[in-house]
Amino acid sequence: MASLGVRPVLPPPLTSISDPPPLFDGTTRLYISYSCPYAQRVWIARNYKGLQDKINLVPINLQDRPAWYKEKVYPENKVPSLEHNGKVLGESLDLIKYVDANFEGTPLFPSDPAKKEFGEQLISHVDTFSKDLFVSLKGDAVQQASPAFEYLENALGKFDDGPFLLGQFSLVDIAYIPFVERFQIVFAEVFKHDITEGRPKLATWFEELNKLNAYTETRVDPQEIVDLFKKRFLPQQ
Ligand SMILES: N[C@@H](CCC(=O)N[C@@H](CS)C(=O)NCC(=O)O)C(=O)O
Repeated sequence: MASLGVRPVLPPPLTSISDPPPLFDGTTRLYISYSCPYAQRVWIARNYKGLQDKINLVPINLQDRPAWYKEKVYPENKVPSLEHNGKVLGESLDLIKYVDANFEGTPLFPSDPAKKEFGEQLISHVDTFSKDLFVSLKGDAVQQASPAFEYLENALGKFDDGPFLLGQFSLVDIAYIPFVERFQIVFAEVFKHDITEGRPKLATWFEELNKLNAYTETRVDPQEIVDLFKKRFLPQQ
């Protein structure tokens, strides 16, 4: 299995017996779970923009959630959420755009109109894309997931000025990678199928993403992903 990126020392997840941080004291906090693909998106955006000192990570143990999280932080009781300027915002796709628009650092969305338009199109498709992948697990997974990976391979061919979905690394790669990463691992380990086979652009996309610390620092232990998928989505395996 692929090795994990070098991780900075990460804080331990807060549980039902943990006190809350000093909420609404002006600190910006990103509430995540280390294994959540939605939270991973915002975590990658925060890292890539170099906001490690501006946005504190607050990991939550979702299996043993502190009651104050729902009561005082985010009534939806999900991760990710972002505490910023006296408010708490949620929804990962909104949050990656919010972090890009409201914090310093390298812009994560191109200004070129053609790229912007294609980027919005890809972002509006990502929920369908990930749902199709999860649904494929109920049938002949390799065959049923193939159109989703072909979609990505074709999208990667749209701009040839870089290996990412809009040429340069952007919010769009961030929206897709947590899900593609998980299915790449599960397909390799469970179905002995390499999703990059016959998909050279997808292979290069992974290679290039794996050179970015902002992303590799957020990767989950592959074995944890396989175990979770087997338990939750593949009980027959
Ligand atoms: N649409 C949300 C989904 C967030 C989500 O479902 N997070 C999961 C963890 S991966 C969660 O917090 N689940 C807790 C629950 O549903 O009780 C987003 O994009 O942020």
